[in-house]
Amino acid sequence: MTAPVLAVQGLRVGHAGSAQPLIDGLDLRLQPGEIVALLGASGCGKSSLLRVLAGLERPWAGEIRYQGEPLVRPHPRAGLLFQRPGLLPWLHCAANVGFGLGFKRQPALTRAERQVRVARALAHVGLTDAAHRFPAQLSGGMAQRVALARALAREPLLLLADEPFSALDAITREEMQALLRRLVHASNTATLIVTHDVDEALALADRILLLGRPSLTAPARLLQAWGPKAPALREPILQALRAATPSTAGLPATALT
Ligand SMILES: Nc1ncnc2c1ncn2[C@@H]1O[C@H](COP(=O)(O)OP(=O)(O)OP(=O)(O)O)[C@@H](O)[C@H]1O
Repeated sequence: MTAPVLAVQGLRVGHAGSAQPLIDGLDLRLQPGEIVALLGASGCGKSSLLRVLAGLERPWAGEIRYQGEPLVRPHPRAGLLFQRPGLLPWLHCAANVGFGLGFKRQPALTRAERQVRVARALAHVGLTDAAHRFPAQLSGGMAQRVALARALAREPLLLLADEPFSALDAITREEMQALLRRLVHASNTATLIVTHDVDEALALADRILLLGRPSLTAPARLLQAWGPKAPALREPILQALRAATPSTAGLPATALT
């Protein structure tokens, strides 16, 4: 078996000012080219976990290693993808994709190498012809493809995606799922994708993990894992997700109508 791209052990994640961690005792390994979907009830700490794995925030305890090396700051070869594309409106698509490639701590690239990376990434997402369009001239799906190109232009070892397609219409979402799966498998990029959507997890992932709290007062941990994916898993996964979702019985009636 190859060495994991990401190895997480005994991870504890929480926010300043909280007495209790959100997540505790998390162990996780991602192999090159593997797509892992992380499902979990709203508020159980999925986005907080992703920020910690990206090196944007420090864990309370535990160890995160990228290719065996401890993570101490945002890793230059970690790509990030969020629900909102986060493009800079004053830069055209090519400049958005290339943004940051020349920053300190990025692998040293000449200007020509950066241009090749940008052109290749735009071609991979089918946006060569839109290279000089500005974000305001793009549809939501195109903007998210630019964000994907920006992440892939870094040739990431690990792609961390937080509900990247949840704001897109159903057809565009399906196209983006297929595109992401094709590109990360072709580039052997390990991918961790946070999603609420069991169908998305089934469409995309090689392995599906359920994060949740074992009881209402306990921090979240990995409750269950499935893999390899199969359509027959939909019902068992939905049941496990429902069981890990705190009851809505306490919500005011208006919120339920
Ligand atoms: N910067 C922060 N400081 C303090 N608390 C935070 C911060 N960010 C998130 N939280 C809290 O941490 C908890 C988990 O939030 P997080 O967004 O990680 O959960 P999630 O599982 O991704 O939720 P959702 O699926 O609804 O997006 C929430 O109660 C949230 O209010």
